[in-house]
Amino acid sequence: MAAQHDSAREREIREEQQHLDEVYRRLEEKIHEAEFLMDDASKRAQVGTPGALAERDAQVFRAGVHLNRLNREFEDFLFGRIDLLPGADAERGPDGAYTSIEPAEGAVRPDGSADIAETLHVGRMGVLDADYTPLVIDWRAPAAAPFYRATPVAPGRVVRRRVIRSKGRQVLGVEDDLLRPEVSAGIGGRELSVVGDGALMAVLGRARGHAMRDIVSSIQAEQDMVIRAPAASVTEVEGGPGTGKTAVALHRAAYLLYQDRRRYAGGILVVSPTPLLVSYTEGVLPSLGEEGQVAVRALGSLVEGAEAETYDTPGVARVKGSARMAKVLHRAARAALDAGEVPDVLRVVAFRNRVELDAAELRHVRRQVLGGTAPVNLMRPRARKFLLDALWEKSGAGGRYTDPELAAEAREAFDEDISSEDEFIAFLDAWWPELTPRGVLASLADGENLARIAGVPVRSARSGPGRSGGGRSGARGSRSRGHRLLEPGEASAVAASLRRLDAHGHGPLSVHDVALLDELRVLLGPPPKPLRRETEPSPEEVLQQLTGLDELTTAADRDPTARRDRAERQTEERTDYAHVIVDEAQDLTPMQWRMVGRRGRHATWTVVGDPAQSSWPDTREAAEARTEALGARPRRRFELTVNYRNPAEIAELADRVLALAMPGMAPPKAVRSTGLRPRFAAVRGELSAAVREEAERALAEVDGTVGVIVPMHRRDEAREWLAGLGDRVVTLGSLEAKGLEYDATLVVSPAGIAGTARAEYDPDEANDENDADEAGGGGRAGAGTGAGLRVLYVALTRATQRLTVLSGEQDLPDADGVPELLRD
Ligand SMILES: Nc1ncnc2c1ncn2[C@@H]1O[C@H](COP(=O)(O)OP(=O)(O)OP(=O)(O)O)[C@@H](O)[C@H]1O
Repeated sequence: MAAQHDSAREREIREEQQHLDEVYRRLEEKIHEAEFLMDDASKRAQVGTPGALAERDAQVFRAGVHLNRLNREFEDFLFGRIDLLPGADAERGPDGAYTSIEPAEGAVRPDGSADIAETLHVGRMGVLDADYTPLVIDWRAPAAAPFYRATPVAPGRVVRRRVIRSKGRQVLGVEDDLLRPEVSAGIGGRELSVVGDGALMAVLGRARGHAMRDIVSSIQAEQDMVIRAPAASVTEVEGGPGTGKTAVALHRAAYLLYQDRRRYAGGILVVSPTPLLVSYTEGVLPSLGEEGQVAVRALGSLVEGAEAETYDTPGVARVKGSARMAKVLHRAARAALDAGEVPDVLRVVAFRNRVELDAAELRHVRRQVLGGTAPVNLMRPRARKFLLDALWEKSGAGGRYTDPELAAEAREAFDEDISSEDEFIAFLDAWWPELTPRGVLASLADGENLARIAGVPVRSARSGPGRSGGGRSGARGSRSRGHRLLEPGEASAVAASLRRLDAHGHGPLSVHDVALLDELRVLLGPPPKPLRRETEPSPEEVLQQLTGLDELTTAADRDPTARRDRAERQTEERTDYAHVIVDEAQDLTPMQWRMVGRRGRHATWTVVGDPAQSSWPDTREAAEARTEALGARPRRRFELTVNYRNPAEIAELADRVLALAMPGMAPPKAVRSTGLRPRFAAVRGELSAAVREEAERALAEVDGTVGVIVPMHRRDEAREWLAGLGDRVVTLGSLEAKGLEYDATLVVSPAGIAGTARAEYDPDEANDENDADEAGGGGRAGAGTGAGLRVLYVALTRATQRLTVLSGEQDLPDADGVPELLRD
């Protein structure tokens, strides 16, 4: 029997090999055609109308792109096949396949027999034969949809679905699903044979590497519904861990490009929570043939010229992420005008008389200017105008003219006179300085300044040992600006965190700082062109006129800080994507939603997430910010319900934590079982030795990767404990594990992980990460807050095969090593 089965398998593999050979023969022909076209087009003489030349260039470009795709040797170029009953009508679509989804009446005869009318091969791109019969259908084409959607309950025309595994040009195996087991169908005079144990299980059982693979050969029906959903307004997708949300989001980007390349080319943004998840997933789109058309960016890399490279303590993160910061920054952008050495008197000579504005008058003018709504840097012309108004008034010159025309002329002369005075220009530069987002952010490192801006009475704020406000901050006394936005402890903790930056705002940024910079970018607007440029050409312009060269460097340009500032100002980044995909959407803070929202004002959206994995404590506030970012667009919701990552044995353990974190929430259903229960171990002796020993054990048990997940503040030391174990082991802080997966995971101290996250958002514990550790020792009742348990839920759902839980004393393990939090 087995031999018979094997020979059927070999025969089927041989058959698919013949087809693949034909596909490659055809691909080679296409490559030659494309090469010929390129050659021919570029040889043509440089003559003709501009239109004809542009058309020729476009032809070379198109042929080049095509050639690139063809030349790439895809693994699994061809991965699927469906054998179909005759369709209800005989219409063919543009890909050459019949369009009918339902079988023709009588396609299955009363005795259950039927004929296969059409066989379609599905692959990474469509390939037509010389006579336009499809050799391969692009996986995104409508004709390929039944490959993904057909189920035994609703098989449509599909009798057999086959997944083909190949490498390069060689077919390695086939796995079949029979979708109409009741039908005995024949093809080429032979009965349809069925080989393999089901494609999905074969794929899911494979060891994981450090990069995510595409799932193009095994997309499941509920996932396919999301991938092919029309890109109208907002598509929201929720699903538990391992349900394929990330995979689906990336395949959707490829699908949208295929559907409407003109609309989406270069205009799809995929936002991921961490750089780790970006590097884990960045191979997927190229493997789908979509390289360079989609920007996949981490939240900390969304703003040009700013890159998150450090972490905030949990309490600081909570404050920086909260919507209150938008108001704090609004005030800060204005207050920053006073941050440097600001002149408090303006003296000019007008019509041979000295005119002066004193400190009180200048304050009054500034208040008037700031009554506008424009970004602060763009208010400079308004500031200039209001100063001139005040000077004109003060000079009393207006009273001398009764004729309005004469008065207007005199006023014009007055304005011209003063505007060209060097003193006036220098005053304006100092009184309304050009502000940069980084500079304003850095001004908040001054605890007193931040406290004043945030409405905290200065005397109650702990200003700490940091930078003093500079300028005249002392003289401004303890008057606060408006109602209280931050608590004293919050203001001092945020200020302390910003002392990582120098006075220009350069230095290590956290992911939350990046969202603040983006907010400031909008509040400040681009700096206006300097006044002088209106009359004199700049040195660059002079040089360009003289030499035709574009660049001139001055000493100031060569100063690295000034150069960075310039780069920051000049970078015109893209903020108008056609489609925005947000992964792990449950974790965006309100400030991050504002940042992401700005990049998709006119976009359609796909938002995927899982509330049960949110590490943000104030879910209501984040939901409001999300609603604001997405606007009033209609929403379409999808749910993914099957867990493809975790075996049932691991999912069952994680579900216990889900029940504590989100009572009543239904977990996704694990699709496979390995028979391997999670292992529990308790630390006896040194934690470092125990972690290393368990990691070594996991390494011996699986072929692929091992993820060691520790409470956030233990990350650096844990890396040292595990040094030298090779690159199959990855050490992660609990908040970094989001979205990732490993063949085996070692979760160190569940209570520590749950407690870290709990303290993380407790402002009173904001200043000391180690407090967070202690907070984890409270056992079940103590660690029962939502955010912490949700972070633990994430940690427990990363394994594809094996899970070990290592408990310390604070986890209160029982005799079997099961920590209190995970007991039944
Ligand atoms: N249809 C499928 N065929 C094969 N593998 C799949 C399929 N769907 C999902 N997977 C695999 O399951 C794993 C989990 O997928 P993914 O990371 O996209 O899930 P997720 O919902 O984003 O999870 P989480 O919320 O935990 O981050 C991945 O290894 C993915 O390749």
